[in-house]
Amino acid sequence: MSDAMTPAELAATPEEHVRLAEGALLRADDLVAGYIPGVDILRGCNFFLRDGEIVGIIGPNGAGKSTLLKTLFGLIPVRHGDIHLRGEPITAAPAHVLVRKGVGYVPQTRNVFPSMTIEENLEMGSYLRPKMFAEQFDRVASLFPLLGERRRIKAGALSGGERQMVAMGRALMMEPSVLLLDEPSAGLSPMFQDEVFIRCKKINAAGVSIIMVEQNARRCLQICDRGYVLDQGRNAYTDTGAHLMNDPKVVELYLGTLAGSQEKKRL
Ligand SMILES: Nc1ncnc2c1ncn2[C@@H]1O[C@H](COP(=O)(O)OP(=O)(O)OP(=O)(O)O)[C@@H](O)[C@H]1O
Repeated sequence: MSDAMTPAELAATPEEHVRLAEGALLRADDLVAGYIPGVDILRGCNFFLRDGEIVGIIGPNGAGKSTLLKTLFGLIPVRHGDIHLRGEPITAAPAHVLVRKGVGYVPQTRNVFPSMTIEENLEMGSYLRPKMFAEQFDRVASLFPLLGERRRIKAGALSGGERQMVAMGRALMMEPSVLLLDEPSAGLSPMFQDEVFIRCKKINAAGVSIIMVEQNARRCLQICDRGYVLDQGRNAYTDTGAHLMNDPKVVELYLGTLAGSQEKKRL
């Protein structure tokens, strides 16, 4: 370990990860995964989420952020490394098993059934516990009142921001303890982006730990307890959201232009 390392670089080392990840709700150690044989996208990635946290994952395009979420949710086979949920190995567990164990996942695209009503979309989310539908629907509608008010509207008729609420609502129907969100603010107007981040805080306050991949890095770090910067399938930096936002290296390499262009768009 070099003395010149910043605290955020140091925390991203495998040694520090092992020390800090002790007792985590969800942890991934030295993950290697990819889509095409022989091509690794995650190349020794470390990650952990403590109970009650919101953790953001940021980094350049193609860094492997979405791939990390998909791997945590059992959609991509792990080539090397381990994943544990509450200390239990889940490295090879498929998505439907993870849903039963309390993990919810909201993909970035094609995350609603457009020809189904809001209510039917949410019903799909409770297919493992159909008898609980009414109770769970009311609970989710208390977080997203619009879903209750417009329950008979087809999802295809909704705006992008409203669809995102349906997708999140569906993932919440199984009362997950961990929610994986892939770029929840992508493609939304600034107003709806803010709405998404506020909703995430509310969901978290209701007891759900959240992992969020985001292009809107600065806004993400504002609401996160901790963040990871991924680069080329590896951890580059990790720290609290506030520290990462003010780390000169992180700002220069990952937030400068991205944040500038996001802020210009908002004006
Ligand atoms: N289904 C797939 N098949 C093959 N390669 C893929 C697939 N999905 C993603 N990749 C490749 O994996 C790499 C990482 O993609 P990933 O979507 O994880 O990046 P990301 O950090 O989420 O970036 P972005 O912010 O652009 O979504 C990219 O090179 C991408 O082309």
